[in-house]
Amino acid sequence: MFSRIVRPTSTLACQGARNFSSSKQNNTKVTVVGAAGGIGQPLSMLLKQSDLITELSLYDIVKHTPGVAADISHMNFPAKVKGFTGAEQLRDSLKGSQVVIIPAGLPRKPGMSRDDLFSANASIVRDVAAAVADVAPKALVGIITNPVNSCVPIFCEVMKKAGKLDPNRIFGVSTLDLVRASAFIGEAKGLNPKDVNCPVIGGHSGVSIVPLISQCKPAVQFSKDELTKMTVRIQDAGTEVVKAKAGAGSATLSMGFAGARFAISLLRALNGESNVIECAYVLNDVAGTKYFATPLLLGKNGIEKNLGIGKLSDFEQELVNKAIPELKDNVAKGEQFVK
Ligand SMILES: NC(=O)C1=CN([C@@H]2O[C@H](COP(=O)(O)OP(=O)(O)OC[C@H]3O[C@@H](n4cnc5c(N)ncnc54)[C@H](O)[C@@H]3O)[C@@H](O)[C@H]2O)C=CC1
Ligand SMILES: O=C([O-])CC(=O)C(=O)O
Repeated sequence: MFSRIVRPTSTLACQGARNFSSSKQNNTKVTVVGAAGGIGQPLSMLLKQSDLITELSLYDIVKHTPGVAADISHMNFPAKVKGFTGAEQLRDSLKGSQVVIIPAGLPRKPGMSRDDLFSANASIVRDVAAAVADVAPKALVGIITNPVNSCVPIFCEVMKKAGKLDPNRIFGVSTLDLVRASAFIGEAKGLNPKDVNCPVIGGHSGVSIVPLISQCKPAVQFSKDELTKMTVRIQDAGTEVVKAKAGAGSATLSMGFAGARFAISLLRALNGESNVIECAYVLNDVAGTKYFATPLLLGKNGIEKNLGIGKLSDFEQELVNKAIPELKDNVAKGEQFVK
C-alpha cells in the first residue's frame, strides 16, 4: 500500500518549453539508438542544434542510417554527426558517450497497449544495455522505448548483472506526459502552454500516468468533472495519437521534441547548470514500487536529488493507488525477463 509522502511543493515544477541552444560544453558525445525511426530522426535533428553537443552519434539497425546522419550533418551547427548501422557497429556508436537516448523499437498500432510491445522491444533494450555496460557505463541514459515501465527495469537489471548499475544515471523518459499536460492545461485555461508546469509522476502507461494538477504552476482551478476529464486526457494522450495515425504508428514529432528537451536538460546539468529539474521514471522507493517517476534535480552525475511527490490531493492519491499495482506488475515482468 502506498504511504502518503508530504514534502514542500515549491521545488517540484519541472522545466517548461526551452530553446535548445545554450552555452558551449567541450567534448560531449551523445548517441541516439534508433536514430532512423519516427522519433529518432526529429530528435536527432533537434539535438544537432544544441551547442552542448560536440559529437552526435546516430545508430540504427537499418542500412540508411548513414544517410540520415549525412542529411543532418548538413545543418549548420557545430556538432559532428556520425552514422552507424548493423549490430556490429552498436558498440562503436556508443563508445565514450556521456548521454545515450534510446527510441529504438516497435511503436503501437490501434488496439494495442504499450505492454503488447514487450515481446518485440524487451530484447532490443536488453542488448543495448549490454553494449552500454561494456563501452559507456558512465553514460546518462534516457529510455524512450515502450513499454517504458518494464524497459527501465530491464536496462537496470542488465547493468546490475554486469556490475555497472548506477541508478542515478538511468531514466525512463516520461517528458512527453509533462509536455502534454502543459499543452492541454494551457489550452483549457487560456494560458501560454510554454509557461505551464505540471509535474507528472508514476509511470508511462494509462492509469500509471499521474498528473499532479494541484501542483501546477501557475495554479489552476478545475471542477471535479473537468479535473477528471483533463487527467484522463493526459493519461490517454498517446492512444489519442495512435488512433489518429490509424495504423501508421504513435507519437513521433511531439516525442522527438520531448526527448530533445530531456536530453538537453541532462546536458545542461552535466555542464554545471544548477536547478535543472525534470520528471523521469527511475529506480527509487518513493511509492513502494521500486520504480516511479518523480521530479528530479539533475547534476553532473545524473540524479542529484529525488524531489519526491509533494503534497497530493485526495483525487491524486487515488490515482497513485490505482497506478501502483500496474507498476508493480510491469516492473516484475521486466526483471523476470532478464533473470
Ligand atoms: N516514452 C514515450 O513517451 C514514448 C515512447 N515511444 C516508443 O518509442 C519507440 C520508437 O517509436 P517510433 O520511433 O515511432 O518507432 P519507429 O518504428 O518509427 O522507429 C524505431 C526505430 O528503431 C529501430 N530499431 C529497431 N530495432 C533496433 C535495434 N535493435 N537497435 C537499434 N535500432 C533499432 C528501427 O529500425 C526504427 O528505425 C516505440 O517503442 C514507441 O512505443 C513512442 C512515443 C512516446
Ligand atoms: O502511446 C504510445 O504508444 C506512444 C507513447 O508512449 C506516447 O505517445 O505516450
